Amino acid sequence: MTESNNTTPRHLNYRKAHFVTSAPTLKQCPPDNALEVAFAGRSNAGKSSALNALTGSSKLARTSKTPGRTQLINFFEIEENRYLVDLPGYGYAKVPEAMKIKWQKHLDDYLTNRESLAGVVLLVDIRHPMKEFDRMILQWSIESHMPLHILLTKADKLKSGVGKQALNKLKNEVKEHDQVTVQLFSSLKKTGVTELAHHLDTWLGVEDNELPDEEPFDEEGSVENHEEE
Ligand SMILES: Nc1nc2c(ncn2[C@@H]2O[C@H](COP(=O)(O)OP(=O)(O)OP(=O)(O)O)[C@@H](O)[C@H]2O)c(=O)[nH]1
Ligand SMILES: [Mg+2]
Repeated sequence: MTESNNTTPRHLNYRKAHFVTSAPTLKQCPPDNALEVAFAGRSNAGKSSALNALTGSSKLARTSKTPGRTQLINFFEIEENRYLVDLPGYGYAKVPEAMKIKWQKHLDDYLTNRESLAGVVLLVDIRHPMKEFDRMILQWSIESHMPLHILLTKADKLKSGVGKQALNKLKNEVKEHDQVTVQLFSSLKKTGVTELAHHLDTWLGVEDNELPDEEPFDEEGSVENHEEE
């Protein structure tokens, strides 16, 4: 048994995560009085795969070889008032410009205004670290003091020494910012899953009295079904 107190977060059972809803905009997200961690990153960075690796389910979040698969904000409930959120990928070249601008707006809206957001996991392909949008998220985290945990994903694609070099380089770059952390990750090899779970526990495994106050919820906002393949 784990005890929860202010210094030791309890462990959440990420295997219990199940899909709850998909929201196209912030207004249609579930009530804003819980704690949630959002997975952000460029299209194809491996967000959905990482959620599946964490939860031990190959089907929880839809993954695809076609970038741009996740176009809605998908909510997965781990337990009451604790959520994981799969955000739409950004930067997919083949998406029409107007749609990109629309997604970006919804994403900005969610990141800026969501009270329930306890932290962001930023997924970056280890072979193409820190492109423009990744840097925007990093900068936003620094300015807003939002905790950010960066996963260098697809670490299996590089030799271990090269992967560690990439890790150390990024760690060095963010070392002055206490709320920014970095780790290696591979959904394929399940590398870094436990480290990620422990990190999420520090954000989500806190007392219920740290939940945000309930915000008025737009009951009109209809919620779409989990997007289909
Ligand atoms: N080798 C390897 N491939 C991976 C890994 N993680 C994801 N992939 C592959 O990368 C592709 C994209 O993965 P997704 O998890 O769908 O990526 P995403 O970030 O959710 O993409 P969008 O929903 O388009 O934003 C898929 O073909 C995955 O199989 C990994 O750790 N190692
Ligand atoms: Mg996805």
